[in-house]
Parts: sequence; structure tokens; C-alpha cells
Amino acid sequence: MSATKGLEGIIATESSISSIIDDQLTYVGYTIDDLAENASFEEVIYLLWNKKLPNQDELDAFSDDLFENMALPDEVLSHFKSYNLHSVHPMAALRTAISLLGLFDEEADVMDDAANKRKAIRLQAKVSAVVAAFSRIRDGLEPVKPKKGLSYAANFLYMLNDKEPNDLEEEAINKALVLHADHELNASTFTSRVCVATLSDMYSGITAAISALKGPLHGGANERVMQMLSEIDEIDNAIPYVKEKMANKEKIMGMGHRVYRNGDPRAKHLKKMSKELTALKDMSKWYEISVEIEEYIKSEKGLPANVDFYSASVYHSLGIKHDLYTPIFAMSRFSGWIAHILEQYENNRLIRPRAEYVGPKQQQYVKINER
Ligand SMILES: CC(=O)SCCNC(=O)CCNC(=O)[C@H](O)C(C)(C)COP(=O)(O)OP(=O)(O)OC[C@H]1O[C@@H](n2cnc3c(N)ncnc32)[C@H](O)[C@@H]1OP(=O)(O)O
Ligand SMILES: O=C([O-])CC(=O)C(=O)O
Repeated sequence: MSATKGLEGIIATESSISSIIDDQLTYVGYTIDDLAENASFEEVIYLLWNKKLPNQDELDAFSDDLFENMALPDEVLSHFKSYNLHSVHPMAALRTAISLLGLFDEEADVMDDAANKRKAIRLQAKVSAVVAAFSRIRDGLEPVKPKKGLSYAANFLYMLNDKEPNDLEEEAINKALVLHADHELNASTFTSRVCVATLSDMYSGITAAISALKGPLHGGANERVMQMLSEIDEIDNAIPYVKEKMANKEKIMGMGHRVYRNGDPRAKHLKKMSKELTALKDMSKWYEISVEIEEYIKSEKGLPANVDFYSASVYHSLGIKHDLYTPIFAMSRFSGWIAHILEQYENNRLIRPRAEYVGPKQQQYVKINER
């Protein structure tokens, strides 16, 4: 037995949700390019959970169901007033709030298909309200209730800003949500599957996944990309900055990928959006600095930009606080995690790989006073 570091290249499960083949990403067989150009996030959630696109009636009913389930229990809202929101990361707050929501869901531990589908809707609906409410309460503002008739993307911005977004802002968030929804067996999705393969409940699987997404090598990279862009600040500083980072063996956030070698197919959509939005908001320098870094790292290390790289300047141009970038990623990825949790339950077996033991052997216990 010998170990494969980071499980690189190991096929750990079968799945019919999303695939990455020859650097092409598909959800249930639809290319990400097709979906990014045409689909609403609600259609994508439906697709991932039902393995088919909804017709108009199905979409209307599904969207209504999401809307009806967005309200948060008062206890979840009031718990945000019980600690210093300025001293915790919103991903930690999200992790706790979702776990807390489970305590108010009478079906949390009911494991049949129908109950799991109802919990799926509740979780997907409420996550956007949790992220928006956290941000508003942190700013000393009252949470805003969702508005009937708005899309999932528009409702999130409405609950966040107490203002309906314009078409371009709604389109940008919708596209970002579509692009981040699922990604085969990434670290957080794998985490959720490992968790529920013990027949633990959906809230536990999602809470575990949030915990994995939070890390800077995964979803946490998008916030750090914006931190890097802010530190660089001027285009002339970009290359000296990344050269110094690389000389210190530090990673450049938003660059590189375990699976894609020639480029992440989602990045070009975010790059285009970043170009358009930053130009419109008179913030082109963030796009230009990003391009400078991308080209330099590509030529020096052969590493492509990943999905986190251009999402940073997109969210910045929408006026979103930097530490909400990873929670927005989570909002989208809830749909993929839930699809994988449902798929795991459908054909479950405990996930329990082996470790190659490399520690000392044949040791003899020595009494404490003789050590
Ligand atoms: C949604 C997502 O999760 S997308 C990924 C988000 N994460 C990031 O953007 C963080 C920055 N990127 C990284 O840390 C990595 O590229 C990962 C974690 C995404 C993939 O990691 P791995 O597949 O394990 O690649 P690994 O870390 O082994 O890198 C291979 C080589 O490329 C280098 N490398 C990889 N990514 C980077 C980077 N971002 N900056 C500089 N060098 C890098 C490594 O130093 C290593 O070089 P070496 O062979 O000379 O030692
Ligand atoms: O697949 C991965 O390893 C990381 C990633 O891009 C994602 O989760 O979207």
C-alpha cells in the first residue's frame, strides 16, 4: 500500500452531477459556457437536484418554494446580536448559523427522501438570508425581508443592500452563482459526502462542507485575491509584488488548480464580467492589475487563473465587502453540496479509506518515572 498525497487523481465515487473532462466543465451534461450564458441560478439548482432542467411551471413552483422558505427564525437573527460580529469571520458565523438553523428544523434528523428534499429547499433558501442578515446586523442595520417576484440573485442583493439591484448587478450575481454551483469532487463537496456517508444528517453535511470551503486553498482564496489586489494597488507594483511572494515561496491566490492544467473554464466568464463592471464603475485598475498578474504567473509558472481570481474584482465592483466573497461562494455551492448529499444517500456506503503507516514500530511502553 502506498499513499497518493492529497488523493490526486484518485476516483473516489461515481456521480452524475457534474464532470470535468479535458478541462471542460459540465453540469448534468450541459456545458458551463451554455449555462453561464443562458441559465438562471434557480434553473441550475433544479438541474443539479433533479438531473433535468425545469419547464416553466416547474421553475415557477420551485422559485416560489425557495422564496417561501427564505425567512429566518427570530432565534437565528437574535443570536447574531449575542457576539461581536466584527471579531469573527463571516464564514465562521455562517457555519454556526447553519448548524443553529438545524436545531429549529423539526425534520433535521428525518432521513426519508421527501424530508431531505424539503430540507434542501429550506437550506438553499435560508443561506442567502443568513449571509445578508449577518452583514446588515454587523453594520448596525435591521435585516431586510426578501421581496416576492425577485430572482434568487436579486433577492440576495436586495436583502443585503435594502435596494433592488439594476439588471447588470443582478446578472453579475446570477452568473457568479451559476458558475460556482458545483465542481465534481472538490474538497468541500468530498467533505460533505464523507460526513453524510455515516448517515449523518444534511445540516451536518453542509456545516462540514462550509468548514472545508473556508480555507484559503479552496473557497477562502477569493477574499485573499482582493486583499492581494488592494496591497498592490497600482499596476506598476504588480510584478514586483508577485515576484517577492514567489521568492518567499508564497502562493499567489486565485492561481493554480488541482484538476485544470490549461485553464479553468469558469475564469473567462468572470474575467469578461470583471472587465465590463470595473470599466462601468471607474475601477478598471483592479481588472488591469489582475490581468498583469495572470499573464505573469502563466508565463513564469504555467499556472492558470482559477474561479476565485476574477470573482474578486467582480464582487468589489458591486460594492460587496471583501469578507463576504467566500460566503457568496458558499451560497452558490450549497446547491452542489446538497445534490451530492442526496446522491450519496441514494447509493450509500461508508467512506473509509486507509492510511499508509510510516511511524515508529515495535515500541515498548516505558513507565512514566523511567522516561
Ligand atoms: C474554488 C477553488 O478551490 S479553486 C482553488 C483556490 N485556491 C487558490 O487559489 C490558492 C492558490 N492555489 C493553490 O494553492 C494550488 O494551486 C491549489 C491548492 C489550488 C492546487 O494545489 P495542488 O494541486 O496541490 O498543487 P501544488 O500545491 O502541489 O502545486 C504544484 C506546483 O505549482 C506551484 N503552485 C501551485 N499553485 C500556486 C500558486 N497559486 N502560486 C504559486 N505557485 C503555485 C506549487 O508551489 C508547486 O510548485 P513546485 O512543484 O515548484 O513545488
Ligand atoms: O475543484 C476544486 O478542487 C476546487 C474548485 O475549483 C471548486 O471547488 O470550484
